Amino acid sequence: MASFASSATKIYCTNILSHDRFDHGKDEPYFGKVKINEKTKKNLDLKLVTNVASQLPVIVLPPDEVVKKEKKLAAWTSVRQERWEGELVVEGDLPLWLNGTYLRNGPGQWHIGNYNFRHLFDGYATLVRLHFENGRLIMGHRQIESDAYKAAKHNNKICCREFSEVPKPDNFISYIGDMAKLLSGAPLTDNANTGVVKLGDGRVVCLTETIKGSIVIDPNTLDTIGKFEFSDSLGGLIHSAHPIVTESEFWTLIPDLINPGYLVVRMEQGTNERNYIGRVSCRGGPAAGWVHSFPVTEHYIIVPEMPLRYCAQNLLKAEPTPLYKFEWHPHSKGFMHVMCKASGNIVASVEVPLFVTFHFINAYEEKDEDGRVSAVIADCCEHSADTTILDKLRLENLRSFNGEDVLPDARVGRFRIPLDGSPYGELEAALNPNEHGRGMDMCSFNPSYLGKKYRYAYACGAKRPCNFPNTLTKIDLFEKKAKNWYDEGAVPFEPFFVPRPGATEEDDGVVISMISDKNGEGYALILDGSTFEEIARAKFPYGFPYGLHGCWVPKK
Ligand SMILES: CC(=O)/C=C/C=C(C)/C=C/C1=C(C)CCCC1(C)C
Ligand SMILES: CC(/C=C/C=O)=C\C=C\C=O
Ligand SMILES: [Fe+2]
Repeated sequence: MASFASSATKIYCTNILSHDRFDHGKDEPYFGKVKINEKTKKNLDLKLVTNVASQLPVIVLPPDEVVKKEKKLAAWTSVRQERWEGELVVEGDLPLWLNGTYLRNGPGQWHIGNYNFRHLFDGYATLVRLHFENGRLIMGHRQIESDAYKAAKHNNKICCREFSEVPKPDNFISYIGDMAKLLSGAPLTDNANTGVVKLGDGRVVCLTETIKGSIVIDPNTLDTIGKFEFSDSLGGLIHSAHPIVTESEFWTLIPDLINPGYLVVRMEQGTNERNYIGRVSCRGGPAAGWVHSFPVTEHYIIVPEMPLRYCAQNLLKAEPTPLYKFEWHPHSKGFMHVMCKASGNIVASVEVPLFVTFHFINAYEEKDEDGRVSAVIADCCEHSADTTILDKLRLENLRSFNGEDVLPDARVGRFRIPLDGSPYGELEAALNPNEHGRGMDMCSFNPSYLGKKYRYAYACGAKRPCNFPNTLTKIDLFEKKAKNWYDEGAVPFEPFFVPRPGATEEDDGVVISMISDKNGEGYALILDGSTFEEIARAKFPYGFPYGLHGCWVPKK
């Protein structure tokens, strides 16, 4: 708890109830070691709440009448203020072994000045920290100080190309200039709003799909430390938003937008240098397929070639197209490639049924009766080969649920990729999708089972009618059953599994999620990983915008 270190004597909680943003100056810190000037104190209606021996601030909840007015889901509303930190009141009992910090990232500010962004993925990154220590829960949140965010605030307009938003050129000359710069990647965003990972050497990095959007943060203070600079000369403008990160390595895919394919690269932990392992050339289409994520097994990297492909023309457009920077090429087919981690050789490349996925869950090697690896199994959250999910994630759609069931069907898509040279792979639902209401995304599993045969996955599912996944679901891939958690009218965020230290059962641990509830508020929710019953919850000072992905930083 470095942010509370040393001798804070007065701890304040802010109680800002409007959507005013609070930009505190460098000389005017307002949390941690608290030093707040009189003017700020007056403006913010600050309340001195505690001066406890442990130096932990206690939350001051907004008055009831304000809460009652705020009925809309916070999930799709910009975060209320730049930052906040305080202790939450826990209902239930947090396990005493749960010592560490859950960090989660996501797009939390969807406007600049009077301009409102259009797509969920456009928002400026909001990092949230849930710090668990001896049964207590301290929360913090803070905006990531990316160049894109700082420039937008400074100029009161979008200055970088985001997922769908593009800066409006001042005139034709500057438009031509921007186009010319695009090849260098200069106008691309570094708004690291997708995920956050802990590297083996302890550094914590926030990520998006642009390589320049790899930003190192301090997990205690949520300070933006600076860019994660790759020291190699591999280049590339974009990479997968979901690298595979273990204590010793970091794997990622760099799509080749000129000569369609993917570079498979590996970075040893403790370095900033990616090493080239191999290359997969695309088998179909005019461009590489979108690789938001990819799975690995113990010995192989699986490279998906999705028929939803990057599109150079759409990249250059000023207005979003129906599929944003992508295009659907069903005639180009879908493929799955398997590369040996050690040699970089491709050991299988098969055509598979058309598919649409953001998130692979896990993969493992299947052995025949002689113990030889005969196939690779790869699971993903598969959106029924239907690209309309991208449009459903427009904020206008998310904010306008009218009781109609408009969420496209999704399933746990299980690929079987034979390693015997057969040209085709299979794709089938791993369990009946009705088990989880035909909604399926934002998944996690026990990280000790990375690349190995596993039984349980946690994800967001659906209770219909809905316009967005609205349940938490525990999937049993052996029994082909799901157990679901639901709070009417609420939107739960990615359920993140944290194993109990020393556990021997795969589901022995807890699942952490954040909930945006129907009253416009929210709470942290801790479920037992095995029973999937609630263990504890803790109300937030206000509701939070939708989060994407998180990571666990255990106490040292
Ligand atoms: C939040 C999320 O899941 C995905 C974010 C994706 C982003 C920000 C993608 C940005 C891109 C550009 C700014 C230009 C190049 C293409 C692409 C990677 C889509
Ligand atoms: C939130 C989401 C899909 C939900 C639909 O079922 C996808 C997020 C993708 C990026 O991380
Ligand atoms: Fe993602």
